[in-house]
Amino acid sequence: MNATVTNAGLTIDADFFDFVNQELLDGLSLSSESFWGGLANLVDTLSPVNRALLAKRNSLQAKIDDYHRQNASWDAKKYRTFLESIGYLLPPPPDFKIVTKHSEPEIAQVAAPQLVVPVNNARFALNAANARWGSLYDALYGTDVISEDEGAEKGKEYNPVRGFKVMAYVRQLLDKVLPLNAGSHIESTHYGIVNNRLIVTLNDSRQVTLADPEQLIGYCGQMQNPAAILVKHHGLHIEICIDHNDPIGKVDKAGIKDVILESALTTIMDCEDSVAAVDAEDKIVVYRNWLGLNKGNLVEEFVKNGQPVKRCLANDRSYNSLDGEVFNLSGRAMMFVRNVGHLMTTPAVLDSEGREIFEGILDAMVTSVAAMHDLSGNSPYRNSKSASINIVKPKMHGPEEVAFTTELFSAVECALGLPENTIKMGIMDEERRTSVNLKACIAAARSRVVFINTGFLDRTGDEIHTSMLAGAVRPKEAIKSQPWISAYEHQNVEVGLETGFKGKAQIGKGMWPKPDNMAQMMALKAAHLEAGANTAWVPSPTAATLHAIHYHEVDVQAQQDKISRFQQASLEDLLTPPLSHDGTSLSTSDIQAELDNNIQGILGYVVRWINQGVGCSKVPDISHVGLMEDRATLRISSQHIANWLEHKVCGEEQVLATFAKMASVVDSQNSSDPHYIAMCELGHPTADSLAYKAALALVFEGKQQPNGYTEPLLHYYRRLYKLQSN
Ligand SMILES: CC(=O)SCCNC(=O)CCNC(=O)[C@H](O)C(C)(C)COP(=O)(O)OP(=O)(O)OC[C@H]1O[C@@H](n2cnc3c(N)ncnc32)[C@H](O)[C@@H]1OP(=O)(O)O
Ligand SMILES: O=CC(=O)O
Ligand SMILES: [Mg+2]
Repeated sequence: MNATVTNAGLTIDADFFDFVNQELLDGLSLSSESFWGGLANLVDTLSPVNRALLAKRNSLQAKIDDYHRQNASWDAKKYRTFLESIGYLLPPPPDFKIVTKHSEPEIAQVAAPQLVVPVNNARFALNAANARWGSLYDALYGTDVISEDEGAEKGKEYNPVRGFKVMAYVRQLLDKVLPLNAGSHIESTHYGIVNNRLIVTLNDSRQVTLADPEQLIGYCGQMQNPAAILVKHHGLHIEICIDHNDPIGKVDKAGIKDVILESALTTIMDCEDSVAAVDAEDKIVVYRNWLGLNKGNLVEEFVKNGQPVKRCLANDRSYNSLDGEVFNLSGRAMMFVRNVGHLMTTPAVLDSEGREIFEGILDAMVTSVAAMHDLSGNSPYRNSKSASINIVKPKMHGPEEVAFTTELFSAVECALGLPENTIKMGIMDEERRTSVNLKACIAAARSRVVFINTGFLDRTGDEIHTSMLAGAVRPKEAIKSQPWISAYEHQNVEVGLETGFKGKAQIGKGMWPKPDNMAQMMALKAAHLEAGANTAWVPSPTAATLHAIHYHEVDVQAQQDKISRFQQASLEDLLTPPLSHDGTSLSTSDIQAELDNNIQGILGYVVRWINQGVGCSKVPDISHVGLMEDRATLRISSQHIANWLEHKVCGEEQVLATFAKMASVVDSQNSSDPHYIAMCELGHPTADSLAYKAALALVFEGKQQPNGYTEPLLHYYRRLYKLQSN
């Protein structure tokens, strides 16, 4: 154990103590005594409640397991009655509307992409904060949205054929989003502003203007020959950048060198599933970056393509309005912070009895204090425009746990002298007990809720774990097309609209998990908005810029009006697990392919988690598609195999043999990483690879893991790894 300090009855890691006193509190009027005394008080009063909530999770799961042991065949009515009898399924509360005051404009008013990023990676986190604005030309040129056919390969040098395809794509988009009163942007040869109107000159010298002149908001440079034209559609800004001397601009008839889209209006700085933080040392990195984002002084220096880069937060963007005033638009996404859930404890601080304190309590306190620098004006930038701290709380099980988070946030406000409801809550709808009681969950946070989001990845893991003894689940891909998931997705939107989210809070949809498959994302992700969501998650700034196009294509507010008239999603579907007991039979090769795929994903993710402390990785599946893997996707894969072992769809020997085979595949996939530590020697897993052992444990001990979570085993093996390598 590292050196410790005792304060307010807590035993605190000495480096963490110094971090709080010297960095976190520096510049705030909050004293060290108030901080540690406040934390000790939170720990004293809230830990017993937290413990009881976890015990209740276990007790409900044990009752559900017993039910399945005693009821081999599926009886929907009986099952529902049983869930009601044990208090898993609760009566919905009377109708109500949320009363959240002062939501951020980016949350309440404009529908737009939401980017998520592991906050412990400063390079990525800064990039994410700056991802409010993204080059559409770069996003298209660099991804498969533009095909490589007909000489349009990406290659190493700039390929003008590809460049022309990009320009054509963008001109067509401009026609949809900024239609002209005659002709097309495809024919444009000049853009200028005359008498406060956008004048577009076409190939045949005709001068036309916007069909809706109100879309023109401002410009940079000279009105007649602007360097940038700022327009707005569906609440999102678009900047058309013009420079006839630029290498790209000079080959464009109208000199357009780029089109910049307002992209990730919000971003989630993640302390949770995309992060590996197992001790005080790791937590300091997480908290320090979040602090730097709030103080505005986070800087990261690195070398990219042989060039040194110094990355910091982007400045606001400045424009001239049509009546000659200079005005600014925020240069950065509005940052949420995602705390960890109620399950884990941290060795950074021990309570008066020497027990690790709950990590969620520490996160709530420290991330709020860091955000007070933003509220106090200690940063040259401003994150919250409504004097709020926006915290996403994951993995809550049912309304009691949401009420507990409300109590926690309220206690933190009290400890820090913040007005009530300063801390807003984003509720991840990602556990089954939350989905089936969603209205009651929202009611438990009605004064501070600012989003509900279908975290379908964790939700799938919980779906498998909860019904572990009910029968064998379908293959992973098939689980996604079963009735439970569409009932879940529909219900989330319907309950959000019914409880008054429109114009106040976000109804969000889940992550696009294939970071390199942008063409597919463009084909599929508009569906989230058509389903009534006003935001959806993307894994990268490039994906945010591309997904922003969907918000121009779909009028989300009109869509939400239509949806509130839809029928209620079926509770029966929501409660029906995706089992294959209806006679679906899998061939031996189907089973092996499923195991290969899951185990490759597990190993590819876990090896970097345990040996390198990387919490989110791109790992190829067996069809060589790079998938975003985090703890939630690991939860699915490990629970899936645990379920198949339980129901003898596959045997232990087969799973072990597949692990051994896939370990060397994963080693070879990582061979170009100089920091990679192989799991195999001479093609066989070594007895001392902790990463390999962790991966096996996640599957073979998967049935016993609380709610199928992966954190306890990942933390255990990572701490062991750190101990051994020190
Ligand atoms: C179920 C859930 O909880 S989902 C929420 C958790 N998941 C996430 O947060 C996903 C976050 N995304 C990521 O971590 C990454 O995109 C990964 C791991 C999926 C892929 O990472 P990589 O393989 O390194 O990406 P790739 O090589 O394609 O791109 C790296 C570049 O994109 C940037 N980038 C990639 N993802 C992000 C991101 N989420 N935010 C900001 N920048 C990002 C990097 O900064 C880097 O650019 P730089 O060199 O200028 O710094
Ligand atoms: O947190 C997101 C999820 O899908 O899980
Ligand atoms: Mg999740």
